[in-house]
Amino acid sequence: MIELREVSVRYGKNLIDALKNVTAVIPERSVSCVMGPNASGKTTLLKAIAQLVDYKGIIEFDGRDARKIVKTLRRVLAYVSAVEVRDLLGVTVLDLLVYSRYPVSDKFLTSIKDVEESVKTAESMGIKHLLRRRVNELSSGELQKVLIASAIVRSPEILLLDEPESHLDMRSKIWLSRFLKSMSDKITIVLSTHDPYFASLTCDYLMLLSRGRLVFSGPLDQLLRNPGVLEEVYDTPFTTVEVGDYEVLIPLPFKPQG
Ligand SMILES: Nc1ncnc2c1ncn2[C@@H]1O[C@H](COP(=O)(O)OP(=O)(O)OP(=O)(O)O)[C@@H](O)[C@H]1O
Repeated sequence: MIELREVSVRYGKNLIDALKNVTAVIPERSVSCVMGPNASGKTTLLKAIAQLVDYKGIIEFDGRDARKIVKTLRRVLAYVSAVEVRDLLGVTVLDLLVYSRYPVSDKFLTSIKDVEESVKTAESMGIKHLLRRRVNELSSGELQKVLIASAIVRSPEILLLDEPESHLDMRSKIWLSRFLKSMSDKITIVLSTHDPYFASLTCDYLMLLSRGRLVFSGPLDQLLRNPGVLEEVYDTPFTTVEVGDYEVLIPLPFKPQG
């Protein structure tokens, strides 16, 4: 369980309050989604959990203060952001996966096990054909999958994904949704997304940010029953529709009459 108490982040000279007094409990072994408009603080929230930005307040992992277990977190927590790695070196995908295992490699030395695990992960994620390709030559969608693989290959206990569905085509999005759900009995996953459809297919628990403040947190079902919360944040009407066995949230182009 990840607990945030009164977490605030203020950036540099501009004194921008990216997060303001966010208090939430993120359940373990589930998929949680952070949603909210542009600049509402989603990435900042993930970075605060990953201990990548300074924050006020308290973040605890199973009751332990994150600031006191930073070394442990480096081993058990993986943070993935496609936005921030565009300048990756010309290494191959296999190299990237093998290097990514560094924090969990036996005595921090690369072994045959690291290569085997990398190939196994690539296979399970349908990217084995990319192993010999250079990372900086991949398409955005291919890169997204490779980056998620570079986190999965470390067998993290906590996986933070910044907009993992961006750049993926519909088939890959649906695949990713199923894949993350299937991983969530072993891993605590927190992701940010702009896509309410993807969020409702994928997430058990949702957090909604508006200008750095948490305006909703709760199980998916609660948001499905009350899509008006999304309307308040996005100034756009939302509705819940049934799609096969699922209920999903979608924005409406116009306010319904009456
Ligand atoms: N390194 C930084 N220095 C200064 N301000 C920053 C920095 N990073 C983010 N911000 C500001 O903090 C606020 C929240 O940004 P953040 O990236 O967390 O939002 P977001 O919800 O992820 O946005 P988007 O959906 O557009 O990716 C924004 O106003 C942004 O301009």
